[in-house]
Amino acid sequence: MDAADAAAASPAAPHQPPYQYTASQGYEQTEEVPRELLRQQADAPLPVDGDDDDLEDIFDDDDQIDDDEEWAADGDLTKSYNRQRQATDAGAAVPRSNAQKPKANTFASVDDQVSALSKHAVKIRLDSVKQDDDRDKDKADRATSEQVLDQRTRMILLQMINRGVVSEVHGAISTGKEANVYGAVSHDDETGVATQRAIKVYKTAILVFKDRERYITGEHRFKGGFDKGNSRKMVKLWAEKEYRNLRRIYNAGIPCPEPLALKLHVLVMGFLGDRKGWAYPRLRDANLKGDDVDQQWQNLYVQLLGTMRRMYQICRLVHADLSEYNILYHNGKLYIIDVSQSVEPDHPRSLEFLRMDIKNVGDFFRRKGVDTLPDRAIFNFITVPAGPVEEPAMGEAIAKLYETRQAATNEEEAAAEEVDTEVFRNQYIPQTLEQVYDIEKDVKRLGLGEGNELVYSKLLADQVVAAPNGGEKNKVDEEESEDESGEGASLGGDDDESGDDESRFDKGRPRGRKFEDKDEKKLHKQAVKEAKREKRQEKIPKHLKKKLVSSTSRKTKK
Ligand SMILES: Nc1ncnc2c1ncn2[C@@H]1O[C@H](COP(=O)(O)OP(=O)(O)OP(=O)(O)O)[C@@H](O)[C@H]1O
Ligand SMILES: [Mg+2]
Repeated sequence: MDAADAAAASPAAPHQPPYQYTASQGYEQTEEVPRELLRQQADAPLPVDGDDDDLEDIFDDDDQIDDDEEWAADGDLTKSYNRQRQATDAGAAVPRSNAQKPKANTFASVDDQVSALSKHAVKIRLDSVKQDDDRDKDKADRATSEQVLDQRTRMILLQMINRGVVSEVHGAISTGKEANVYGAVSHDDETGVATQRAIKVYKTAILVFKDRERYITGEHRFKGGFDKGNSRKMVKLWAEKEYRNLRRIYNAGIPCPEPLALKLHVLVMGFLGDRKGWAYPRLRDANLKGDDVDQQWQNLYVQLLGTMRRMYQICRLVHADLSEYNILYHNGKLYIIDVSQSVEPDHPRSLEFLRMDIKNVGDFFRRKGVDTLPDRAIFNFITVPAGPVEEPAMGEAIAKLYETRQAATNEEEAAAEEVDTEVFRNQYIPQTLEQVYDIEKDVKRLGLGEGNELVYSKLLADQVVAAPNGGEKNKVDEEESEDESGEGASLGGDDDESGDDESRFDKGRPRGRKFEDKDEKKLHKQAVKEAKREKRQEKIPKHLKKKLVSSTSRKTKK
């Protein structure tokens, strides 16, 4: 063994990448592929049955949200297309025109594609973990053992590399119950400039997702519901939801990762961190510096309230898992992440989730010594349509809230405020107009001019009774629904199953006080019931629908 060999064999030897990156030419292998990776490549050929190693849907582009957007990682479709062409020329891809995909050919072509992609295997380098040790020691330790990729995920990543969405995949930034987030780098072909990316890979283990149902039930974008028995399909929906929600939030100008590409349960997004690949800290771990730290915390609090209002009013979203863990901090700015569970205001439990978000945020900032506003005041601030949705006006509106707030001058009043917050937190929030009407005493209170006492008073006054902006939806919302209808179907695919939606905020009809008269209310209720019954009769029974769908499905089952 000569000196060079000995040096290379040493565990302390500097790590040399086994390939070289040349601008405009991509990678060239300069070294033998490590044995570990070779083994993974050898594992690549497909097992026959539809277990977790079934790769067919990975090479099936038909079910993507939006082909163009999905792969236009750098906004450069030509590059991606050329790369794809190269792969195709090498005999890798199935001819796209062959919609029927005869069975035998499908297997052969998947095999071909797998082996064509395996040339990129060296660009998945999970050993290069970027984790801050003092941030979460436990997590860092787990990272190495838990970041192992399953075969399907590996294939998706290789495919993404092949298409130029990213150039290299690195180790996990975070490993969690539901998802791992990996660092990645994208090299610009022309300039050679490297841009950091983040890749969120959802785990397909079924148990983890058991409590996710509450976010989906009642979400019109998941009308088709989700199939609890099919975890793969579920995580795909989940990733898709995060992608769409991110897109809304990003388009509204709220700091968050830019959604870049999506394939099944793998989501590529902009990296929130420095150019070397160190992610920004979570708000929980933010280490504010300077002699005005208290003021900085106060400003962050106000900033976050504004963000929540913007999310609600412009993106039509309630985060639903907002806390110091799902916000990243950098340079005085808060970045919203982890939005797969976010719901629209018409979700039956959206206001409950919003109330929970408000509580979490308040609890955290109070621990930081911030003088926070009462939950009820924030709830109203976020949900009232009237008022500014832009800074600095939103900040000013919050300053007003502080000014007008009944200063708790003595202990008694402070205690009363606390009680009020407690009452608010436990108060029943009606989510549908029918629920509002069913509560006779609420109607009475309204009649007595005590409407302000109702937790949903602002919603009642501004959103339900008089539909905002004459019933029109706001801009981003419209864009979103356009793009959603442009994609053919809502998530879950069952577009026409709108019967159950009737009871939620119906923005089109004048409602509310108009029906305060008891008889009129009764008549109206009957009419609604009747209409629903009729609709139910027209509905194709679920089992028939399923049959219909599967018989017309393009996908050839094995
Ligand atoms: N775009 C990004 N840029 C940089 N870091 C990110 C990005 N997205 C996520 N992270 C890091 O990964 C961590 C986990 O991300 P996220 O909160 O989205 O996953 P999660 O759904 O909470 O996963 P789990 O619940 O399984 O822990 C974040 O706390 C953050 O540190
Ligand atoms: Mg999280």
